[in-house]
Amino acid sequence: MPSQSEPAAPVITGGEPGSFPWRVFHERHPVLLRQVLDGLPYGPEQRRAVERLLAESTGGVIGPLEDGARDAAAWDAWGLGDQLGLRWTDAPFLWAESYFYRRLLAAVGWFGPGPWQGVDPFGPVKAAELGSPAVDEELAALDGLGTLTDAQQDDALLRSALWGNRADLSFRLTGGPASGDPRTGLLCDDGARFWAALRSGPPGRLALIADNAGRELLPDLVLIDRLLSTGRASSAHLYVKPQPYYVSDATTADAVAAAERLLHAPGAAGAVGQRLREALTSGALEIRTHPFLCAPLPFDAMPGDLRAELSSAAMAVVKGDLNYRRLVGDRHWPATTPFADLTAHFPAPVAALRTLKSDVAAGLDAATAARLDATGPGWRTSGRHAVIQVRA
Ligand SMILES: O=P(O)(O)OC[C@H]1O[C@](O)(CO)[C@@H](O)[C@@H]1O
Repeated sequence: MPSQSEPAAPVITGGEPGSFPWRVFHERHPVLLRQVLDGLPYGPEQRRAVERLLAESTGGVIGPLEDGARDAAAWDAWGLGDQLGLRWTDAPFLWAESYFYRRLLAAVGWFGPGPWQGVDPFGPVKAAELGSPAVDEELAALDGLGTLTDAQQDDALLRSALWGNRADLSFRLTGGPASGDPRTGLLCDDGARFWAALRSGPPGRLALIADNAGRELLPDLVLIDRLLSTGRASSAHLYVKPQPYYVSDATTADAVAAAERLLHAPGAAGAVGQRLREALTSGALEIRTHPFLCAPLPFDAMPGDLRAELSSAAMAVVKGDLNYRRLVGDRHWPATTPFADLTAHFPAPVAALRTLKSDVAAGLDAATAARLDATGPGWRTSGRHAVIQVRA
């Protein structure tokens, strides 16, 4: 974080019509909710509740949780009282977007009791993606890895985990990052620093804070396998969301499905799947979660138990755009604000693998920031650019 004497940058909100957060609420969410209602045969009660949420979040003010919500105390602690009655786009964007997904789960009956309890509203799109032929091709590409040197394999797998973050189902709803050249879109590449940090001490635990399921989680798992099987990590914790979130964010069920997809794949991917199965059953790889992973707050507000757990990791890999917003703070930082300053609060050495899909940007050199700004503001949200940023 900037020093005590420097004022923090303004928090990002969607108050300005046409701004990126405003468009998420007014353009992206209507498409998303339509997709949810088309994806599962919800009855009239759930459909009406979803329509009410759409009307409230586009034209109304932030309303309360449903009566008897089991996480009411958590949301009180996360500041619900301060936001009630505000227009959704006037609340901090991070807060409002997270609360939107929480309210959507209630609308579709996820919390129960009832027949829709525990049914993932994004399940159909996640399953379609995981079963797609594109995934077969991506897994088959692992067969070619053996022709590369060890260092080239490391680099290829780190980059594939990075660019896997473009595979974000919420992003693709409205056009998404159809293209973008992985060779030219990398704005900051601390890859060498990542590998050096892992070499600098005895192998320790890797914490990977996952983002999306499916086509992002598969390369994340392959990277975890690489670090475990080459002895650069002694164990790994894979952090997933405790409930469906931001459309395609990975839950335990998604992690299991991705591991199964690898296990049943032919060739090198199947061998990765076999090793991961052994790592999961021996405890070398653990799937973990925490309620705070779906909290509407930046990571500097992390509770003590999660902070303590992460503080014993040798390296935390933080995946994706939303986790990046939480890591550095969802604020209008000058894009040249040092990554190390903004992540000093984080309890472990940290590597962010992120494609840029929202306004926040940090850690860029002045020439890069100026070059991009000269092209207009779209570079921050197009998904065509990415960063590998490390604070060791
Ligand atoms: O899946 P990722 O990489 O976290 O991206 C999620 C991003 O998509 C958005 O929800 C927009 O659709 C952003 O506001 C958010 O940060």
